[in-house]
Amino acid sequence: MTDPTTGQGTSGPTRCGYVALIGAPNAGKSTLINALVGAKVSIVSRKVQTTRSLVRGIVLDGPAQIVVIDTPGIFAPKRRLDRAMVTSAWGGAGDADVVALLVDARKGVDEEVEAILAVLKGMGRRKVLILNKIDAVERPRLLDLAADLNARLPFDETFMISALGGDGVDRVRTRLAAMMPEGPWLFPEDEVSDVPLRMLAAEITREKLFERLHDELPYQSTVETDQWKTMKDGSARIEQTIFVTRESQRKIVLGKGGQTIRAIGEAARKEIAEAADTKVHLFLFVKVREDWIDDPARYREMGLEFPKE
Ligand SMILES: Nc1nc2c(ncn2[C@@H]2O[C@H](COP(=O)(O)OP(=O)(O)OP(=O)(O)O)[C@@H](O)[C@H]2O)c(=O)[nH]1
Repeated sequence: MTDPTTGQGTSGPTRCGYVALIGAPNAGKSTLINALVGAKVSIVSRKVQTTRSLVRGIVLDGPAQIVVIDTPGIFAPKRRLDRAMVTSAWGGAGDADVVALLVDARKGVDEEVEAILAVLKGMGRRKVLILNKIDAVERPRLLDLAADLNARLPFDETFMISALGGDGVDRVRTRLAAMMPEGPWLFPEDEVSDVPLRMLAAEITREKLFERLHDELPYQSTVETDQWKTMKDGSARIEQTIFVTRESQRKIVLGKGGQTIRAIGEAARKEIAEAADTKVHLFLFVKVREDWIDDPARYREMGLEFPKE
């Protein structure tokens, strides 16, 4: 049997494995995962450091299932939450079959990329280099960058892509599929992401919050889905809480006469309904929790380890 989309045989042994996608903030990890999976699983934003938890996209290619681990950008962690994110990112890379380094070709090699290369050197995994945003870079510069990076650390393969436009994404999918070890699939065929819908819904609301309030809100604000009830008519009644750290921030989120929160809720409701494929009634609450950044329960909710100090 031949899969019409890939031209590959779907009989024969199945393959399955993990790919850890590593890159500096804004390199385009979320965009690439979405392009590989073909469905919205990870939040894309112009704000750096929006990806807090490990979000896995499950990519199918012929007989192969590729579980992609989206990692937060690697950066010098100072605060507790930042350290938890970084530990979680590298933890995932250590278990993966292939580590894929995504580099923003526009930016080239900066301190961030150098720091990642230093850690990758000591990692006994197969490594691939993916140069992203080639739509925004001249060819010669691209080739120089590929040569420079391979001189610093020899990669098993180098790809040049535009995650946004889709150029080169199919080849990345096919090659990664071939690199996966033989074995049974870990996830059911129709599952594009193992992120529970509740968590995805919280991420969508957080995205709308950031889109609306830009720099007025520190990124410490977080969203949790408290309740998800399926009603008799099949619609979902969802309650979410937006946590902020100060009363002044709560006022900003609510807006004059509740205007801001209503607009955020409306935008989030539409997108959650699309993701859940059902009608959604969304209820948003805003709470001040000064100490959430030091509360282990909030970290567990985001799938992160709570660092001891
Ligand atoms: N021109 C161009 N822009 C891109 C491409 N891929 C991603 N971007 C843009 O780069 C920005 C960052 O993309 P994200 O996918 O959010 O980056 P990320 O690495 O997941 O970022 P964090 O989650 O913050 O770590 C967004 O504005 C994207 O639209 C590309 O191929 N070309």
